[in-house]
This record gives sequence, C-alpha cells and structure tokens, in this order.
Amino acid sequence: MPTLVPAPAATRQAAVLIVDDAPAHLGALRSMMLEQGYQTFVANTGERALEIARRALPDLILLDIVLPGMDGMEVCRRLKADPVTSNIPVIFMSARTGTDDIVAGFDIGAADYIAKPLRLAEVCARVRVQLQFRRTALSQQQQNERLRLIVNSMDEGLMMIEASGRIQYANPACNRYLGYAQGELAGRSIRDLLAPPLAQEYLEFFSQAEAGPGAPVWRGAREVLIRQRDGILRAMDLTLTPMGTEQPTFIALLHDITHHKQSENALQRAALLDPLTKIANRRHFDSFLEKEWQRAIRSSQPLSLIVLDVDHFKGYNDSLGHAAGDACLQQVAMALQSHALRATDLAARYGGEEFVLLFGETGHDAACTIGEAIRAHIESLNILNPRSTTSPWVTASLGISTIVPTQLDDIKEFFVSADRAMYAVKEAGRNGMRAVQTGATLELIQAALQS
Ligand SMILES: Nc1nc2c(ncn2[C@@H]2O[C@H](COP(=O)(O)OP(=O)(O)OP(=O)(O)O)[C@@H](O)[C@H]2O)c(=O)[nH]1
Repeated sequence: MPTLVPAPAATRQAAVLIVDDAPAHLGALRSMMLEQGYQTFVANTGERALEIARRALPDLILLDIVLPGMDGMEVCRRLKADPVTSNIPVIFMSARTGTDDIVAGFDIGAADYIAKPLRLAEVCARVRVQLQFRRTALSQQQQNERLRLIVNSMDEGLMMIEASGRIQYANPACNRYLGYAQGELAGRSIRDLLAPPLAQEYLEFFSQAEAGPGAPVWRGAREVLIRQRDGILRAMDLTLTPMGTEQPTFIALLHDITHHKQSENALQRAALLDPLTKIANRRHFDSFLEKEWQRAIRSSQPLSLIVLDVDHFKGYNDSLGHAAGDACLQQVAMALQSHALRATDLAARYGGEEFVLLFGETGHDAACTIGEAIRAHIESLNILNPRSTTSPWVTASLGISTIVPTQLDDIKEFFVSADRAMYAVKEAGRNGMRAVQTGATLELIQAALQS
C-alpha cells in the first residue's frame, strides 16, 4: 500500500505545535509564530501535545522539557515511536543546558535544542531552518514514492546491474516475467539469466564502461533469450543504459515480446501454408525440395517425387459447384498428408487441383508402393464425381520420378520427368500411376550396358 506523504509545507501554510506549561511563554511564542505566517497549535501538557500531534500532524513541534506529568523527553520518545508522528521534527526548549541533557535530547530524536531563556529571533531562525529541512525531505519523499509507484507498476521488467554482473534490484514485473519471488533475483548474476557467450559479451561491455569516460555506450533494444527460474528460455527485448553513477551501474529494461513472437511465428507458418487445404504451399515445397536435393547429393540417397493431378475436376466443379470443389480438394489434401509423415517427406498443393509429394531417402520400389497407396486412398474416399468418364468417384493420376542426384543433375529436369509421367497416365485413361527413374548416373549406367 502506498505510504501517504503530506504535501510539502511550501504548498500550504506550515503548522507549528507549541508545547509549554508557562502561559507567558506559550503566548509569546504563539504570537511570534503567527507573525511569521505559521498556523499554530498550543498544548500545556505532554498528553495534550501527543493528542494534537496525532490529529493535526503539525510540520514542527516546539517542545518544553519540563512539563507537569509526562515530561518533554517522554513526549518526544512517544512521537518518534509512532509511525504517524515519527517524521515531525521536534525542537526542545529547556533551561537544562548541560551537555548530557542536550545529547540525551538529540539521542531520542530531537532535531534541535534551544536554551532557555528563549531569544525569540533565534527560535524563529531555528524553526525556519527545520521547516526548510522538512520541506526538502518531504518533496524528496514524494519523489521517491512517485518513482517507487512507477517502477512497481510498470509493465516492463527493470533491473539494476553492477559492473560485475551482480543484480542489485529487480522490479515486480521482472520477477513476474522470470518466475522469481520478490527479492530473489537480487544478488544473483546475469550469468544466471543469459547464455554464457551473451553473458560474457555483456560483462566485457560492463568492464569497458567501468574503465571510465570514453568507453563505448551501449544503448538500444536487443532481442535476447532470458532463462526463467524454471529453466525455460523466453525471448525478450533487452535495453541497457548506464546510470551515470560513480560506481558503474546499468539499468536493464526487459520488454516482453512473447505476443510479438507468437504472431511473427504464426505469420511465418501462414506464409508456408496453402490457405485452402492447410498443407504446404508451392513456395514451401520448392525450398524443401532444394534442401532435400542437396542433402541427397551429399548422402547419395534416392529421392522420389510424386506429381498428382485430380481427374476430371473441371467436371466436378461444373456439376457440384466451386464450394464442393474446394471441399473435395481439402479431403484430397488430408489424404495426401497422411502419407507424408516422416521429417524428410512433404505433401504440398502446387496449384489448382495439382499436388506434389516429396520422399527423401526413398527408392523406386518404395515410391511405387506409396504411389499406389495414395491412388487407392483417394478413390476410397468415395467422393462422387458425376461427370467423370473414368470412375463414379473422384480419382487422381500420379507421375512418380526417382533419382539419386549428383552435381550433374538438374532439379527442374527431375520435376519435369515426374510431370511427364503424370501426363502419360492422363493419356492412358487416368486413375493410375506411372513411375520413372532418372538422373545422370542412371544414364551413364544405361549407356555402359548398351555399349
Ligand atoms: N473448386 C476449386 N476448383 C479449382 C481450384 N483450383 C483449380 N480449380 C479447378 O480445377 C479445374 C481443373 O480443370 P482442368 O485443368 O481442365 O483439368 P480436369 O478437369 O481435372 O481434367 P484432367 O486433369 O484432364 O483430368 C478447373 O475447372 C479449375 O477451375 C480451387 O481452388 N477450387
């Protein structure tokens, strides 16, 4: 709960409580304080003084030591022990001017000690000085309170880090993001939060900054992975600013970018997906093929490609409508996806009613088995195609090409060979598959066999 800080006296009339059991003193002091423009309260006993102090919260108390009943020392002790009144400066007024008396007065918390008989001008000056101190202290307290509120309620994580990498302070948002309890991060090192190379990089920067002026200044946000208390890494923007204090200390601001990251990842994923069928799109397939092609060259492993085209799809659309056509393509896509489950397989919609599938480390025979399974799967979906002259159901024609690629081979040729095989199936009546093997190595072997 925020502490209530009274407004500095400068913004309102300062109030002075005068405590003395001698009516003449009380009267003289009161007149003088009023002349100075202060609001006044008076009390002639200790008990009454405590009561007024708690209720009126004066800015200063002029307190006689010798009082009937509770003496001024006890009043001061009680004022200082009460959090409500502990900050009110107390000036003792006493005829006891021995060093022990004065020291005892300061020891229990008095701000000043004035010898009696009083010289009113001196009292006036001392009151003025104490009120000035209080004004400064209150405005500082207010500023601290404001700062504390900002730091505690801000949504960004804030840490103060020493040049050694020791965390001096972490605000509630920082603890919340990283899963620490309040005060648990203080005393730890940034090595606990950052991966070793990154932590080292920051520590080197800190030690350069410690070397003095002229050292590089590192400002601006940088995306880093911060280790949470449970060990999970969290992507955050980190901004470091030197505090300009004598002991080099840095303010680290941590900005949560989880949502930003999630939408960035979602966008990246969306850029690789076909919007209708939600399987890979052509762009994704092309880059996947390129990578698998290079990998197959390095490992001398076979690569198989299936080009698949839905038969008589124009007729399907014309008879049942475009929406039904879309639903049909979605069903076909799902069926294809279920045959491309390994990390080295990919099923994609290449455009319109044409699909492609790539199978890494898959030779001719295995590709033929998969191709036939796919063809049969599509037919077994039993999607009626009234305009098909091939079958009552939606069917597909598949061209398969298998290659063990080398640097002499051309990826485009590989694709064309599968495409040509698919068209051959169309010409042969559709709902079937044709598989070919291609590649420079194969041609060399065939040539050698012929000669
Ligand atoms: N519903 C729907 N239809 C599409 C989509 N993309 C392409 N088509 C249709 O697919 C049909 C393809 O027709 P064609 O290329 O003539 O081939 P086909 O009728 O399947 O004949 P064959 O391939 O020779 O068996 C066209 O009518 C296109 O409009 C799509 O996203 N949704």
